[in-house]
Amino acid sequence: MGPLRSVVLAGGGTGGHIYPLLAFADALRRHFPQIRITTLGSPKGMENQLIPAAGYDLRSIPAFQLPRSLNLDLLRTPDRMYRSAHAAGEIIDEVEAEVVVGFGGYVSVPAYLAAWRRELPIVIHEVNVPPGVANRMGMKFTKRVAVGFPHQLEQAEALRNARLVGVPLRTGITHMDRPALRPQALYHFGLRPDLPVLFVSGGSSGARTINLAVAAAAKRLAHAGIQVLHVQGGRNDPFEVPNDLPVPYVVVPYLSDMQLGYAAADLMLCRGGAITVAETTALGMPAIYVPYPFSNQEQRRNALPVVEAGGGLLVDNSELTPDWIERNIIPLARDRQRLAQMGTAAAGYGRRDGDEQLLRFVLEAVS
Ligand SMILES: CC(=O)N[C@H]1[C@@H](OP(=O)(O)OP(=O)(O)OC[C@H]2O[C@@H](n3ccc(=O)[nH]c3=O)[C@H](O)[C@@H]2O)O[C@H](CO)[C@@H](O)[C@@H]1O
Repeated sequence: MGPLRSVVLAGGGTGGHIYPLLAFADALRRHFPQIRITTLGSPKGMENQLIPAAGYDLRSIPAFQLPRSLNLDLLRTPDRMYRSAHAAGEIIDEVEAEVVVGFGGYVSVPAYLAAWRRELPIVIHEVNVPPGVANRMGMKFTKRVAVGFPHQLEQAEALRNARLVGVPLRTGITHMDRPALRPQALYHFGLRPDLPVLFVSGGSSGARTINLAVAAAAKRLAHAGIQVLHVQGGRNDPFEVPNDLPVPYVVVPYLSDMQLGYAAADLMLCRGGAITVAETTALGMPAIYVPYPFSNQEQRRNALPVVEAGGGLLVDNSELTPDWIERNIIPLARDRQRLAQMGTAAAGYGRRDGDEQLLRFVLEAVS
């Protein structure tokens, strides 16, 4: 077949749906420099900041609410869904899309519906177990489903026959030489080169429990000689950190250059969002995972295989206290040998070619 000329990518809500979409868009552009890439998003999601900043065309389609569980009546009845699908269809027609690739988030549903009506190939990329509601609806319209992780094939009936491609990750992360970037990253954040750095990030929206627990442990960490680089997260309230600490504790609201954070870090404390896990493992970053407790165990499932492989630790949200941090994180952050072993184990689980593998799958769909 000839080069791909026009593709619609749908996905939105939080970073977990948007960053893989952007990484995939970059892969499309690398292979097909003339390609037209159109992204579909919702009026209020984080895509409105992230996608234009990355230089891609974002079209907003009217919002509607998806129920938390799958309900096919939704596709038959409400006007709002049809309005959204109609808007998605007009965009698909206008750009003469050859394929629709969806990454989840409720905005994907009208895109799937409109593509199905036009008999266009649809490819779904799913990173969670259980799969998100939007993608489960999409699976009514296509069998071309790609997943990010091996455990998804075993743990979700709906994903049993999916293709394992990995997660498209930004090349700034997958091609990063961490040791080479480290001095620049430390300088950028005002961190010292002689002391370990704990990198704290609760995912794209931030995590209140993690933020408060680490901030409350600030003095103990500092007196143990551990520096902290703490990303508050896009949707979280500020928190207080004492300002007379003997070593740096740097708080940033959000990192658009996440690779700088990874480059500065010796150890990460994070949630278990799928893209975060894909990134820490691709980088061989030792991590302590604190899964978000209110989402069907999906984050625990993401982190467990890495932890079982020796690439990190798992702690319940309710157990993450300043005392736990003192007992577990302080000795670990100072133990270079153990960190190196954990990093090697994490890297053994990680993959860096999710963008290329998904592209191959999409090309099969359009051929
Ligand atoms: C609470 C919840 O339901 N979270 C879900 C959400 O997480 P969330 O949206 O937090 O997504 P992930 O943790 O999977 O990924 C976060 C992404 O944001 C990036 N980042 C984060 C902070 C920052 O300052 N800068 C930055 O670039 C990370 O590098 C990563 O690429 O989507 C994931 C993927 O569907 C799911 O697995 C998670 O369960």
